[in-house]
Amino acid sequence: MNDKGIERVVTVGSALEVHFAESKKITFESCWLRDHCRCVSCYHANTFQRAKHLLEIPEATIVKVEYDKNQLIVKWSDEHESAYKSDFLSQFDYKTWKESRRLKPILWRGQKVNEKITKIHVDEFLKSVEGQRSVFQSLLDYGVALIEGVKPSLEATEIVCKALGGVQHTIFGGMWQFTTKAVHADTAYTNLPLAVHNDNTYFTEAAGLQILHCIEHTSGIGGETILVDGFYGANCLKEDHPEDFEFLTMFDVEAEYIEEGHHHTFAAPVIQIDKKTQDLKQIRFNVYDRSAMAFSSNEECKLYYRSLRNLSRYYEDPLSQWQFKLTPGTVMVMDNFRVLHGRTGFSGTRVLCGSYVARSDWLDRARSLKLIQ
Ligand SMILES: C[N+](C)(C)CCCC[C@H](N)C(=O)O
Ligand SMILES: O=C(O)CCC(=O)C(=O)O
Repeated sequence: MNDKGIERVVTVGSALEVHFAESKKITFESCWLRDHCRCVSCYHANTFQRAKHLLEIPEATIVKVEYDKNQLIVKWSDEHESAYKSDFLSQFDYKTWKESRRLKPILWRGQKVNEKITKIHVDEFLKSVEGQRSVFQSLLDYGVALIEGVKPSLEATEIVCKALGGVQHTIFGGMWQFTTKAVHADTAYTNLPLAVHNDNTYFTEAAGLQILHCIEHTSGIGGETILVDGFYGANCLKEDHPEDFEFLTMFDVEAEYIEEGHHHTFAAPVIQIDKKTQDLKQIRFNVYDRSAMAFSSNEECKLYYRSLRNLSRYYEDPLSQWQFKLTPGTVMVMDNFRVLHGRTGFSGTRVLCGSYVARSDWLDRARSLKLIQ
């Protein structure tokens, strides 16, 4: 039943060294053990919450240890007793634990990703767990998924947005619909070409997903969608220009959004790295929404331009990009923390609808579907 059972427990200073089968050894400090006591007075098992404030947890010492294959029992100097299942303890091997928290994006370059991503009929997505798993897995792997057979309306698209984690409200609204009518002070509301970018660089937390459904394009041409893997470009920069990569992970680039009654601004590194794993975490790249900035030195100013231009070259390379025409019925979903999107200029009447989904909300769906930890 328990193949990682406890074999031996050794006291080492204030810690317990727990030896499991298969030569696995984990050291638990007594402060950790006391904090992770799962008895009814220490833990609300029904809400998965700790029952005690950190300051209430006594700094007691371990006076006695008992164990068998399946559990460890600790008796404390204040007469409290804690029991830990071996399955519970064995997940806290730091390396395994850290590894289990990593998202493992599959980097892509150019249009070939078209053959890899999930393209699924809306009914399968909405009605089956397998369908949902396939869409979220594609978002985790490639940062893109296509949902087909959706009625070209805001209402039908909203159902898809809700199933992706829920509509995120911003200054643009919840569900939005946009054409060339300038209802917001942003070039998305024109027919101009837009080079690939991430949205919301001016928010403290950029949207997690962006969902776009072209519900009409008549009497005109152009308006093709361009996608590029922001992580792939960042990795190329790291290899070819390590100094520029380093700068973009450290330097806070300021971005802004200004319209009547609104002024958003936020400054953050363009390339965000996970502190523990050094994995790429987020790209915040938008050449248009950069604020006018002052620099601490000429050197810093020159590095800003050099590194952003060098990163841009990967993103603008046609071989890195996947360009295609979105047509009514196909809902495109993309990870705004990773994939950059743009469009070619267009003529005619082109109407898009969609919404944002907060990252926390779509990862919640992916976690509930057991795709991530
Ligand atoms: C998607 N929607 C049309 C609603 C808004 C577009 C906002 C685009 C903006 N420049 C940004 O990067 O955030
Ligand atoms: O019009 C499009 O296809 C995309 C618009 C866009 O880039 C945006 O809304 O951020």
